[in-house]
Amino acid sequence: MAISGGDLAVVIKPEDHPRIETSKVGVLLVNLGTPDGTDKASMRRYLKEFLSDKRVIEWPRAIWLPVLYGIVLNARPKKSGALYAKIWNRERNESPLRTYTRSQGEKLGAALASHPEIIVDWGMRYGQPSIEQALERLDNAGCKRILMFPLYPQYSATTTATVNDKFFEALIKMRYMPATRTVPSYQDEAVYIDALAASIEKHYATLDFEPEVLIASYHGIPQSYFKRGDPYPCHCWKTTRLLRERLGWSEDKLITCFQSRFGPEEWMQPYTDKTLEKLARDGVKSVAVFNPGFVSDCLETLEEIAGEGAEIFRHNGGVNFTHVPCLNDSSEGMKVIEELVRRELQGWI
Ligand SMILES: C=CC1=C(C)c2cc3[nH]c(cc4nc(cc5[nH]c(cc1n2)c(C)c5CCC(=O)O)C(CCC(=O)O)=C4C)c(C)c3C=C
Ligand SMILES: [Fe+2]
Ligand SMILES: [Fe+2]
Repeated sequence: MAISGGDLAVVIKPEDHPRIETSKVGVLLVNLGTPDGTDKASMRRYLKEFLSDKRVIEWPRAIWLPVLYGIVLNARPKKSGALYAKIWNRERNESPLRTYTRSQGEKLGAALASHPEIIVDWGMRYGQPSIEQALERLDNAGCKRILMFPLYPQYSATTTATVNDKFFEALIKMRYMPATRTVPSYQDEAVYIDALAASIEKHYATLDFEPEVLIASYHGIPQSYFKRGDPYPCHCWKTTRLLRERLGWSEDKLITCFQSRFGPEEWMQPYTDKTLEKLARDGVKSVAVFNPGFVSDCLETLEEIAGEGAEIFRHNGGVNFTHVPCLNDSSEGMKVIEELVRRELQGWI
């Protein structure tokens, strides 16, 4: 092709720009993030990036930054590092969230192997591998179309939107930008509700007791975020309702709670820890907790629920506690990811 303009006459041969000629399609899975290690320096680096995000902490900077640098980043790295150490994947020297996200990427790649034009990669909103690094790999591989999947079933500005922000921020720096799509939240998709139901039924079949109550425990957000328009709690309530209908259970057998409070504000309620305490005190002896909002088991499910939650329940008189694992890279979980990806890729493959 010859381009001429004024004294400029350039000849571009296709082999000079191989990326122009490819029709590769990238699929990028993104989850929240992970520290590189449980040591204080790694934890501080991770928490600093995470808690500097204006989508996560909406307080005015003039108030928040002195608190972040003066208090949180001094006290929390050691405390959080000790919690991460309890759940760390020592074989791979990484957090479970990174292990599961990698596996989801590999399994999705295998499931889409009949489409050699698709390249699957994965990254994290905070920490490594970053979205920018993953995007660079896909770009180098010649992907001129990229589907980015924020791995959160329920939309929140604190999660889905900030992943989208980071993705588009990385695109800003590209001269030859790919076409892009993002996967929407899927709180009410049949494939997701079916997968949750199947994983509960599968887990219950392994128990030697019948839980009287199942708590669907979602990560919380401050009430003020909800009041200002974040639809996240509505998405959580809808997931629980659909699951209840799918299982044919009563309102008191499957309840919604919110966990992982942070800071002094009121968060969405009822709180999971307080509910476990109350159920035990009211005489409930057997309880199950699961985390439909977490695609992969992580600190918040393995340590806060399976560890601390079990302890709270037993300490207050409860007897049987079980944590239903997240969908992770199970066949049910991969079916959800694969179906949504295939649907969003329509017209591209
Ligand atoms: C104001 C603070 C926070 C908001 C809002 C928030 C929302 C939110 N988070 C998740 C999912 C995860 N959060 C995780 C860890 C985590 N979350 C916060 C704070 C807020 N989250 C902190 C400070 C931490 C770090 C851990 C700690 O120090 O206690 C994780 C686990 C990551 C892991 O590697 O295991 C997940 C996942 C959602 C879904 C959400 C709102 C919808
Ligand atoms: Fe969080
Ligand atoms: Fe927590």
